[in-house]
Amino acid sequence: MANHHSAPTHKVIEVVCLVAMDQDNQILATQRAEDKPLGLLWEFPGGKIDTGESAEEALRREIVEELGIELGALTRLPAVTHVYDFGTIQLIPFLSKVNTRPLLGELQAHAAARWIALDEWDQLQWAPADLPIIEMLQKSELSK
Ligand SMILES: Nc1nc2c([nH]c(=O)n2[C@@H]2O[C@H](COP(=O)(O)OP(=O)(O)OP(=O)(O)O)[C@@H](O)[C@H]2O)c(=O)[nH]1
Repeated sequence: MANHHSAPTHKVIEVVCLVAMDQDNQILATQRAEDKPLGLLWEFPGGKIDTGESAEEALRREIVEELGIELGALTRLPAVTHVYDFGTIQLIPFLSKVNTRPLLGELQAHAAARWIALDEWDQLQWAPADLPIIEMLQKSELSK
């Protein structure tokens, strides 16, 4: 019998990302470097979980590497799974609410960074996996 729900044969890549939100509910968006997969699309900063790391450890490491900042308290949000032609990713967002925007170091992995209002998300071209996260944030009490 045909199984229309069979799992992808390739491994799911676990990726963590940061939703930094300031007091005005603006969020930090970063633009992927041109030479990377999904180059120049906007995303939440973060990256793949390394072997032996927890999701939160991975995110704290990535954010120091990419933006030069140490994160405070983090709230894990529901993950989204997205199938790209190069593989399937599980994207695990963490929320960091900040009273003042952190001063970013020199960007190590991105072409640009911007704070944007949630209702202005469509001014940027996002990595497709991020759209359900943005939708969730817009519906959520987090942004009220
Ligand atoms: N960091 C991050 N990656 C995302 C997001 N959305 C999304 O589809 N991805 C995808 O998740 C994968 C992990 O991305 P990455 O390139 O940032 O991971 P990394 O820093 O560990 O990469 P590396 O393998 O170049 O060292 C990429 O395929 C990327 O396109 C997002 O919001 N943040």
